[in-house]
Amino acid sequence: MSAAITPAAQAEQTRLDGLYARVDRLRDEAAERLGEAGRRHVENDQERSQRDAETLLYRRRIALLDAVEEGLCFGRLDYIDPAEAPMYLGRIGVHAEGGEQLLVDWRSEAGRRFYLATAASPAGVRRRRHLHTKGRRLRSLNDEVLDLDAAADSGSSIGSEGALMAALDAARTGTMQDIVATIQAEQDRIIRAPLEGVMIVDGAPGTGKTAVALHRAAYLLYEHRERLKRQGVLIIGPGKQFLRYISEVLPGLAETDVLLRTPSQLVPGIVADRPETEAVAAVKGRSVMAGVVASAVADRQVVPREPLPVDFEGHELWLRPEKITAARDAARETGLTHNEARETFHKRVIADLATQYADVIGEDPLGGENLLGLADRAQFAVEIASDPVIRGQIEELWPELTAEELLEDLFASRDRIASAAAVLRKEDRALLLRAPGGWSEADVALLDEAAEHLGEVERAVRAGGPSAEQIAYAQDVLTIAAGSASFDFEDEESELLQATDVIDEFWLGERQVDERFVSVAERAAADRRWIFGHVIVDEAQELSPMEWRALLRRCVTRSFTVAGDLAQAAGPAALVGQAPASWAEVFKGLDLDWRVERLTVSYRTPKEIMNVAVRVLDAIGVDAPRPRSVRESGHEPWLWVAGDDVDRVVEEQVAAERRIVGEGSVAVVATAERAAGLAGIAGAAVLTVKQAKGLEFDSVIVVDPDALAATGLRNLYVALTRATKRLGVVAPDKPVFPGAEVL
Ligand SMILES: Nc1ncnc2c1ncn2[C@@H]1O[C@H](COP(=O)(O)OP(=O)(O)OP(=O)(O)O)[C@@H](O)[C@H]1O
Repeated sequence: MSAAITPAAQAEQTRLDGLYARVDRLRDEAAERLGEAGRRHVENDQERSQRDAETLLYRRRIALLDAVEEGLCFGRLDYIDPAEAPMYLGRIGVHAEGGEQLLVDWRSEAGRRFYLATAASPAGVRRRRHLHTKGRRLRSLNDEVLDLDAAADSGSSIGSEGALMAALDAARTGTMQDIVATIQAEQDRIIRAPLEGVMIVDGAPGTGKTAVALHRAAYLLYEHRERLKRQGVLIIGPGKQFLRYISEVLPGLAETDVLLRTPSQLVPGIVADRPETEAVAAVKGRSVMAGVVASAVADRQVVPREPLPVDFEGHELWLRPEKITAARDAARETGLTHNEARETFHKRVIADLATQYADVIGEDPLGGENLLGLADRAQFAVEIASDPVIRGQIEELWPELTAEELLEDLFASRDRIASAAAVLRKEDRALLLRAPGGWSEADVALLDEAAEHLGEVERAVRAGGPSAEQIAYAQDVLTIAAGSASFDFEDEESELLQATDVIDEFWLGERQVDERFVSVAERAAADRRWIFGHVIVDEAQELSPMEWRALLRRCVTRSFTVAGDLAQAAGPAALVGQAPASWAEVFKGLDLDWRVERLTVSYRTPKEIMNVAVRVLDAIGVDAPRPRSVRESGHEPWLWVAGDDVDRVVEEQVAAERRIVGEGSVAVVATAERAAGLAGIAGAAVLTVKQAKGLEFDSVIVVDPDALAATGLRNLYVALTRATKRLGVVAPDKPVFPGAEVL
């Protein structure tokens, strides 16, 4: 239907014009206020933060209105009860100046009716109308009549999946599109599920797990605004390419308090670009590594076998093993992290040295009691503590350590590995050994684990940043509270409260209400210990147990949406034959309750392609139902046996596919070796399975499927399910993988 010519379309265009005029007005008002705030003279800090907060508010408002410009309004509901006015649905809610609601936000409870009404259960809805717009112009209308009587009267058909089919058939642009206009009922239920708890969204390729997870982020930020806008939402995806692919969706959904990260970006300041074999990564990802890291830390709390001499003011004092052991036990018993407890250790050791020194120089030549008192010993302790050589000697026994230092030392030393990783088999320990220099992806969760044991490093705190301010503040408070107490000799149990203890108690709360002129996402990105209000994990089957531990730390309330498909696991564990067969296995040992929601309909993969893919799925043998394709593409997958000419045939076929899909996207998926040889082919993205994960293209050429299958049937399954329309296979010989028989 050409929208411009029917009276209905004309009426909708007029309505749209009115909506855009209102949005323009709101944008102008925000811009005016932003200008005013910027020009306002401020006298003090309070006025400055007030002005910054207003500036942030208006900037965000303008950004939001810009983001929803395209497809502002996409639906309309008409009700059976004629007294009920039609409802227009859009990306945001918009009110007229007088307060009348012009547009209902898709995430609101009222908006939900748009997605749930069906012909079988119309819930008072007579007609659902989809409005397709380009810019501010209406392009077409698509009506679904849900009320049987009305349909009979008007001669219209009941229901219609026209809007959904149009969305699914549209060419893929390389970034993900939102699905607000066509969310299906089973998806809506997941999107709007309660915030609490761990919900696994399980489903085959193309069932909309990613789409649903992203819309859930937008919904939760809308529904639980107060909490989540302060704490933010973390979204974890498998790779940078994938994050780029989905990054466009969220601003489109009008949300910005979201941090998108790969698991290897979880620790600020660490760039994980060191290559590593899958076998090494698989060992590093195993849950036993938590114990290895803990042991590595304990190994750095050293008791010398023999007394070690210490020179102070020309006198020989001793670092005595039994006293060092007592100091180490006392420090460990504080329950503090290694770096925090270090002060206790140092104090105890210094106290012992001061006592030895006092014993020597305070000795009564007449054989009476030592002539020196507590105050003298305290003074000696201060002097000994300021002796850099002695401090260095004590530091050797309990050094201040960063996570990087700990792991770099560990992995560079066969002896350290042997001690800390005694639980590993010899050949696995051998895999950990390496020269210093850079970090791999699997190292990141280990660094995070290590940082938890080690705690903050004073050196880093001194280097500045917001946490330094907070610590300095707490330190002041505590200094006042603790008076002049310094070293305690008599009472072995007494402990000075450390500023950092208290910070743990109040810090999280304090720093998260601290409204600065940076977004929640920016602050969270810079802070390893940021606690998010909700975490969404996509392609969750790829995460190692160590990565799960790192993620669970980031949301103490355990509010998670976990989207994944075990049949697609292609991470290091899968590649060495250790892919988990069930979610129970994934979460083993993590003390976690979860529930599973299944998506069963594949919106991406057409029937013709699914016919091949399900045979691979059957051979993989995970416990998952076969997905059902929602549509046919009309294109049977093709096979080209190319002998030695694989590269040339691929190049020619890319060119052919390019011509067929026109504006659409073409990808070649191959093993890493083949992909390297094919890189640079014009007209297609050449990807490994890892890179193609979660992405989709109009046309996909899978190269040498048997070689992919040899790296794991799951890899082949991922490759075969990336196409929305056309699938081609180029192989050196007639392929034999399960499913090849129907090509
Ligand atoms: N309700 C819907 N309306 C329109 N398009 C939809 C709908 N649900 C899913 N899609 C589309 O189907 C395609 C597949 O969705 P998505 O990438 O979220 O699937 P997935 O389950 O995450 O797949 P994979 O397991 O391969 O990562 C996307 O193009 C998405 O936009």
